[in-house]
Amino acid sequence: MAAAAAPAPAARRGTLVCASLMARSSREMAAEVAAAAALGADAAELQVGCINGFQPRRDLPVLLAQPRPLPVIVTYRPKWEGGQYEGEDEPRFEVLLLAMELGAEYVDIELKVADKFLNFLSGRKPEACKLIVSFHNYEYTPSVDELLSLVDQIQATGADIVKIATSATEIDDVSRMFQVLVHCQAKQVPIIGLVMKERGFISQVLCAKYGGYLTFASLEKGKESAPGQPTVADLINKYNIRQIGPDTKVIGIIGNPVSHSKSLTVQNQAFRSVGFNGVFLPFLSDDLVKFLKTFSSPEYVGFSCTMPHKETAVRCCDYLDPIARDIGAINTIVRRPDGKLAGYNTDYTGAISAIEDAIRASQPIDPTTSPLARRLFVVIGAGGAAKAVAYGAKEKGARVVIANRTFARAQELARLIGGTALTMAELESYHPEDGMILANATSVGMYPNVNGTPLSKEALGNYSIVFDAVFVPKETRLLREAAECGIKVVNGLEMLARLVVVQFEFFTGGMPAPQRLIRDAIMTNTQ
Ligand SMILES: O=C1C[C@@](O)(C(=O)O)C[C@@H](O)[C@@H]1O
Repeated sequence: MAAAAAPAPAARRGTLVCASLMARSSREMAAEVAAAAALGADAAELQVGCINGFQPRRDLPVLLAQPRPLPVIVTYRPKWEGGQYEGEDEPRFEVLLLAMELGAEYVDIELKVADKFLNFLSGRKPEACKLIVSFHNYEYTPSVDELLSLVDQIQATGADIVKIATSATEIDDVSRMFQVLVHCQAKQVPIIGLVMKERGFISQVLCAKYGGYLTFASLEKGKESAPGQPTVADLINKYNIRQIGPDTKVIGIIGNPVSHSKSLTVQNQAFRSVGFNGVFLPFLSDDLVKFLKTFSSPEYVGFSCTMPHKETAVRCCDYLDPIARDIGAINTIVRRPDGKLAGYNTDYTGAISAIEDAIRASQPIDPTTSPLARRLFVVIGAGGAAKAVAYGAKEKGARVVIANRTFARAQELARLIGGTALTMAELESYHPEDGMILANATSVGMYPNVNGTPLSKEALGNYSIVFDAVFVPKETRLLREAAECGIKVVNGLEMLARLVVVQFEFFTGGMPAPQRLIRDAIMTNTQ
């Protein structure tokens, strides 16, 4: 078979974004290559084993017809390495050889049979085609030593590009892959080093910082070829992967869950708008202490903490803002130039200023005193967010009342801040005076349990302002029912917009936040 004129592989411009395609027919897959190109991908991986009734001599010419929108990797994965192909090696090798002859820019072969494949080829590999020799571990990520030994074994086969894809059982596993990427970069070994599964997600983005040759992405949500894979659009538009390089600072939100966080879109957009060389990532972690120990290098400059870490985070910091210390919960950690960690609470400022602004907007008030001064301020909840809101209100001179499902926790928080405690049953008929403010600082009413509400509609009539820290959905049942009673409501997005502005300034070392952009993005983005 005559070799088709193969286009040169894409000129290297940082880590390549490769759409991994698993369409059921060659026509559909060819259309997906065009779609990936339109989204801005640099390459496409054709998983030909996914094509129903795959016939190499019929399907490969369709897939590899010139002109092609993108350089391609042809992968024909056997079942024993997580793929679809069940037959003998030889027919599979024939397919890969045909792909090379038809001008595929890359062909992928598994380490286990790489020597056998090269024997089979016996010099027939066209010069322009690069051989990726791959190793997959679908269960865990081995030690750094084991990974480096795999790199050596793969290199020894004569591979043009080393590929190692492992699996994360915890986010900390990814740091071992980063060490391997750094090692390979120093030795100028082209490597694709990725950690699959949700907890490995950051590897798919940060490989660009550590010099990975290529990262895989799906064409759209639901079409992932490996668990935890981002979409092409998210890598390029949300995480700004084209801007990520060795000097890029890493910031992110630590918690579980984190993928819902609006900060992911908003902070990255804000960073880009002011030219800050940083990326904001989801750090899905159940163990904050371990996470901070693992990702302790100076370029990891800041962290937003969310559930369940806001209280543990206090113990992880070398320095605490005095109000954050009183609250006993923080949501922001900044790594100082000396490496020490400083903790702050921007929930408190976000929530309180959102409520103050709403009161100020509806009635003329002396600007020198807080509109919360002397008001009766009822907080529902006794966790980290509740502590922040309660301390904030107290600091502004409000008389604070805490109500919580577990009454003992309400009493504890009330004692701490110098307020009073109520049971939830007492709260239903609590109306010592008019003009009270209600703040929900529990997760009741949060998606997906949107029918939940912390207080009955009948009891809401006792308040003049109702605030909900929940922001998914924007209008919780609590706020909807309060509005139906004609009460002024303040939603959690108002708090979020304010706290994200403050976090931005911490993370960027004091750059003025693009407030309008942050506000608009928070109010309009669904994610
Ligand atoms: O409550 C929030 C919102 C948040 O969890 C987010 O999703 O951006 C980030 C936290 O730091 C903050 O306290």
